Amino acid sequence: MATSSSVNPAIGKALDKLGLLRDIDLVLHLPLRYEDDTRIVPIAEVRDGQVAQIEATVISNEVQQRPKRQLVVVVEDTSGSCQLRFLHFYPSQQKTMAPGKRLRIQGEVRGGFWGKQMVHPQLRKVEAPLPVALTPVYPTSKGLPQAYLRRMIVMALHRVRLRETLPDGVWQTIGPPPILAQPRAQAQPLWWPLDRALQFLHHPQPDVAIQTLEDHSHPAWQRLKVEELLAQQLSQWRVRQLREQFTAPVLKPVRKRGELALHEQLLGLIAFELTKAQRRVVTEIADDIARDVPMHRLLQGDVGSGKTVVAALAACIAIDSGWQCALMAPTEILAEQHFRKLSDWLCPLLVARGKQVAWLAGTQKKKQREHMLDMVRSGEAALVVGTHAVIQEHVEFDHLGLVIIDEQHRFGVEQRLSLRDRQRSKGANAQQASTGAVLEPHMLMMSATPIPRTLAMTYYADLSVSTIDELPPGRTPVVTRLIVDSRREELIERLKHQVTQGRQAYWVCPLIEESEALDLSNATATYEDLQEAMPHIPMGLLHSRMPAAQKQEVMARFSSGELGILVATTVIEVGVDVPNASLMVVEHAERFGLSQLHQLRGRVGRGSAQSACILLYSTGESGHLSDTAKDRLSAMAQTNDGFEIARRDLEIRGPGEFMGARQSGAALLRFADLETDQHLLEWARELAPIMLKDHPHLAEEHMQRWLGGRWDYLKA
Ligand SMILES: Nc1ncnc2c1ncn2[C@@H]1O[C@H](COP(=O)(O)OP(=O)(O)OP(=O)(O)O)[C@@H](O)[C@H]1O
Repeated sequence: MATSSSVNPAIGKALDKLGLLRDIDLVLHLPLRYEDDTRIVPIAEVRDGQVAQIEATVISNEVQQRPKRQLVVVVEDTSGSCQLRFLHFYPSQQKTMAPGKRLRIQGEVRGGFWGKQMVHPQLRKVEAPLPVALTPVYPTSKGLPQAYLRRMIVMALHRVRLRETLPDGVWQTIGPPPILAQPRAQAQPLWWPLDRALQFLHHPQPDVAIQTLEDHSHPAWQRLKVEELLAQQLSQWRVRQLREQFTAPVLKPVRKRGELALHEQLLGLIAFELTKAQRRVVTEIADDIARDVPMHRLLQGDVGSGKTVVAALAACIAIDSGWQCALMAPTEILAEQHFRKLSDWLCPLLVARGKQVAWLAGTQKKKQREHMLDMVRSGEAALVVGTHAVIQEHVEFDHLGLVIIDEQHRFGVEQRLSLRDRQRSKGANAQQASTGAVLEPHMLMMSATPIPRTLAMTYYADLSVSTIDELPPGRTPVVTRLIVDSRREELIERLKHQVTQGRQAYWVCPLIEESEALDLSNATATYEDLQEAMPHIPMGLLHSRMPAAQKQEVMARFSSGELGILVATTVIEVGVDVPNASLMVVEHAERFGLSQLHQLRGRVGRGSAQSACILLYSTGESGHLSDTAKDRLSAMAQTNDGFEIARRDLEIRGPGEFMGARQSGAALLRFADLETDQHLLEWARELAPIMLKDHPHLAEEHMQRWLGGRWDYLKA
């Protein structure tokens, strides 16, 4: 039933906004809390702040003018009296509440100077039978009155047919849901049939421990959470299955006799040995792309763990198999850095095979861009590195086999999807012509923001994950210090000393222009101040509004060691790699997010020198830090481990914010909580693929029930 079509426009709008389009949506719209109208409470027993229902007789009824025109009614039962106040009222209400009338009254009771009082209580007929269940209070929206919504839900509950979608006998296969392993807190069955659980949650019996409903620990709630998590896992697995129906090019180098494969040549060229973790993830990727099923893999590794060389090796395998590879980064600085590094490594090897590395960025000169585009089109460019420019409409690949996206979470779900769809058709071109098959390129996404396991399971269930959980040898952990801004001068003196000894430092500021409202230091002013304080130290300034060429020049001078200090905004946050830089000062550290601070800190400690990160914080006018700022800064001081940081970040911010608005799928879980319901999530994760394989109709029905119109979100 399209509920919103038969109701007035304001209500229809509110229903749309709440996503209540079908009967089942209404049935799955569960109460926030409950009111107990099942009993009458004597006035004397009502506590301050309690929402209670009383039955009393009107003693007096008068319109007072002070402090504002209002109707004041005094009622009384055998235990005490209570005053009712109405700031807006109709003359008819005065009649309803004429002295001597007996009323049933419900509202929040406050104890004031004049004794007990209710403002705008609800009035009911005394003859009406008392409800037998608690009264639900639903989340609602402007234009949709609570009472109306309640009625709609009651009707929907009547109409809807709630068939169980969990396959019979499933417990024999994967074991019972972990709800059953919990201690039995009450004399209730632990596993509830779905329809009973829903009926109960809308209209629970008054003898229930209300706390277990409000904290969602009641078995009926647990049942609902299992259902929700299962729907989410099913949809993720389905996306994976759909993807696996596409065919991808088999990327497996054919080694000629006596010749090393390209990736082997690269390994011989780089100055270091791969870590065990790097070797493992390279194998995982190589195994994946050697299949004709499109890879969809997330490569995660802490800052500085050495993801770039892994990407380069994957690119080598693709190129060696006769396919092009594209690598995209979210900022020009990062893309440029990848371009330089990959060109250094690969150009000498590629030139011998008549191939090139191409560069594509928005700020490129037209002539250079045309030249690059030609190389990409003709296939001469075996590797294409760049920013978003790589996915522009006019970029035509000859035979794209592998797409690598760095810092994929910065691109956002929609962009990532459109990118893949576009690549899907692009990658198809060449091969389609010869074989008739639609080929989709393999995708490797890299991230230096490790995703905690629960989140990865929930939001990336359709991704395979490779983790570099080891740093290259010889790194000394970065020492982190928190220093209050009033000790700035002292810090500058120490910095001056260190830089004179040959060390290099970053000084990071939050904004580039003076903002009166926020009173943040700006990079330009800080640059000038620091220059004044340390006139003999060569210094550079880097911010996002500088022309690209200038940015590149400053970065190059810092990389070569010519500049001692680089004052920058967060443009250096991801991926910047200058191993000699060993000092990092973050100004107004209290304003940065935890992951961002960890990323910034990751810019140092990339060489063998002992590195330090100074988090300079300011307590502002209040003289103290907010609790969350305190939590973030102390987490930074306590650990260098990116996974632990990610876990704390999740704890401080909650999953929605952690993933950011860009990960719109985050809004999908309404009832389950990733922290407390991890055991249920794991069960659902195990069940989902079995259900899709053995009970596809039930799986479909289950997803329809839960996701309905929101299915679009999941086409990740
Ligand atoms: N196995 C290794 N042994 C020694 N040094 C390595 C090794 N792997 C990578 N490196 C070096 O470590 C530094 C960091 O590597 P890389 O830039 O690839 O890290 P990353 O994982 O991309 O980090 P970030 O996310 O911070 O950019 C580079 O200078 C790289 O050359």
